[in-house]
Amino acid sequence: MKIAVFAGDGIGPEVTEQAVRVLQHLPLPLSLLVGDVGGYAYQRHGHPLPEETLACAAEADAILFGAVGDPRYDQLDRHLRPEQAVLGLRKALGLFANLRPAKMFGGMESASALKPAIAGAIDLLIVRELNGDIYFGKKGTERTASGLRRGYDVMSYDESEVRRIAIIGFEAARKRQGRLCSIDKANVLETSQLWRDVVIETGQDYPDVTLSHLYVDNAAMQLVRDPGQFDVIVTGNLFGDILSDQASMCVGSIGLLASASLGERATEHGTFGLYEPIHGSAPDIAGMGIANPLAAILSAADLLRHSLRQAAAADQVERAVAATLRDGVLGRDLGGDASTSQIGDAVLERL
Ligand SMILES: NC(=O)C1=CN([C@@H]2O[C@H](COP(=O)(O)OP(=O)(O)OC[C@H]3O[C@@H](n4cnc5c(N)ncnc54)[C@H](O)[C@@H]3O)[C@@H](O)[C@H]2O)C=CC1
Ligand SMILES: CC(C)CC(=O)C(=O)O
Ligand SMILES: [Mg+2]
Repeated sequence: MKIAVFAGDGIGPEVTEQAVRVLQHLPLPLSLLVGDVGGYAYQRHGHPLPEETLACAAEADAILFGAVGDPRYDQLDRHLRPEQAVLGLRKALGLFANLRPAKMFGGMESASALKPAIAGAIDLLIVRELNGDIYFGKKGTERTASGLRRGYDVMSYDESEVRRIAIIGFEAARKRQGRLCSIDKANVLETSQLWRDVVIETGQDYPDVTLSHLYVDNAAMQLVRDPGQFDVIVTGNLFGDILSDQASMCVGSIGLLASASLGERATEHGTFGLYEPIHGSAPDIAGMGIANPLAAILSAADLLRHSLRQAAAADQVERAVAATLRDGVLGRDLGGDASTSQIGDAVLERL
């Protein structure tokens, strides 16, 4: 079972190190391949996603990804910016479905940005489309007739892209509490009207799933007002990106939210996927040893579950994370003072 480890920039290597320790602690025949991505790769190879890294991804059963982004490269041409590594991998590998669970761990109610009584009810899954939308449409800058600079990014979806992610949403809802909420902006956007129509059509094959729709502005409000109303959310790339960071604060911290990016490629061991925390490279705390590694560790658990069919090992890791939090081993993001490596130690002790 081959895992490609792409740690990246900022806190990426710090949190990935702890996730790798957890994987190596398990009695599984794992071999780890290492690849360069992001600003680190740009520095060494002149490109954020070098050919060697793509070759490494092709050889692996799954990718454990840290984070990319480095303010030193913010002025580079967009194609050379560190963030292109993660966007490029998602696209090149056909990873169109991004699963971002937000569940309240025991003991975290008071760390939530919400009142504990509201926070306690959260167990939702955001299914975010990952290969389309405004992130991948035509973009550019130009001069208007009057000489002003104008930037544009085209938002587009075709119905096959919407249908395949809608199916993922309905299937997930069917395995959970049977409720799917599709989030769009159909009152304004053509892409969203198509999105809504296709989700409704797809729903005809899922009479057992209760489908609802919200406009994204209302959804952002509802997520804070009553997150317990949501079971599975299905939404586009941009809205899913924003709403998942928001959901993270409902359950305590962005340092707790893992994600699985999946496509159609099957491997000998399961479904090929890329696993990463939902957070970025956090340059404001990089190198300080205070980043919360639990999102990265939970991403490793997702990897075990989806790509290696090691459900028992995944459960074991998730239980160790839950116990770490319940025992009050908390990083600064959750009001504690445990360092990145102390949190990793605590998870290993509980495994
Ligand atoms: N998948 C990826 O690689 C992503 C990359 N980025 C990139 O990361 C860079 C920084 O972006 P930001 O907007 O600042 O978002 P960010 O997610 O990196 O950080 C947002 C805030 O959350 C805190 N934070 C993030 N992860 C944490 C953790 N594990 N423990 C404790 N605190 C944590 C940070 O210190 C910061 O205050 C940018 O270059 C951005 O493009 C952003 C999101 C995803
Ligand atoms: C680097 C960004 C484009 C990605 C992002 O913010 C995310 O996937 O959460
Ligand atoms: Mg994001």
